[in-house]
Amino acid sequence: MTLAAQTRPTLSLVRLPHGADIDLPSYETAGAAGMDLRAAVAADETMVLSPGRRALVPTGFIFEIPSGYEAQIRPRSGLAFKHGITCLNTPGTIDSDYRGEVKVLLVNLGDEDFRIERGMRIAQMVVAPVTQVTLTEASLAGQTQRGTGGFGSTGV
Ligand SMILES: O=c1ccn([C@H]2C[C@H](O)[C@@H](COP(=O)(O)OP(=O)(O)OP(=O)(O)O)O2)c(=O)[nH]1
Ligand SMILES: [Mg+2]
Repeated sequence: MTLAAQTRPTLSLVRLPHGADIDLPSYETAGAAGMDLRAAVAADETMVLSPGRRALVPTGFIFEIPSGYEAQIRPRSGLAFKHGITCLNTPGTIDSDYRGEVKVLLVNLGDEDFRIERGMRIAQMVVAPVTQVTLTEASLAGQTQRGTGGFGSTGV
């Protein structure tokens, strides 16, 4: 079901000169969680990512994330499955007070060169609510059944 337009927060964005003819980020289906982001690399300067290499790929946009929200930059599963292309810092965090261009840190974990062409959908951006907390220091942590067990303590 499509989220009614009036229930959606508004996300304002600024298009940078090198993003001039880049399509706006888009939800590709009615229920998509993320908007696909496109590569704003120069048309005559195709970026080639060799196996094991990483690159910061421009999107051509500054997003003004509303206060109380963040944006997460996540890989596209198709690129990961077919080519081994993923986001090195996934999920990338876009802070609500960031006013620079959103960039995507791609890494090639595949075994072939990958060409990043202008307008290619390279990652997706999920806008999500954020909770900031106030810290309070205590001398003991409250008791629980789990206690200090972790990292497989409950078995397989
Ligand atoms: O994939 C990403 C991750 C981050 N950023 C931008 C937006 C974010 O608000 C800022 C800082 O990101 P982060 O806090 O993850 O990086 P840092 O290494 O802690 O840098 P800083 O000291 O600037 O916070 O960089 C991107 O454009 N793409
Ligand atoms: Mg930081």
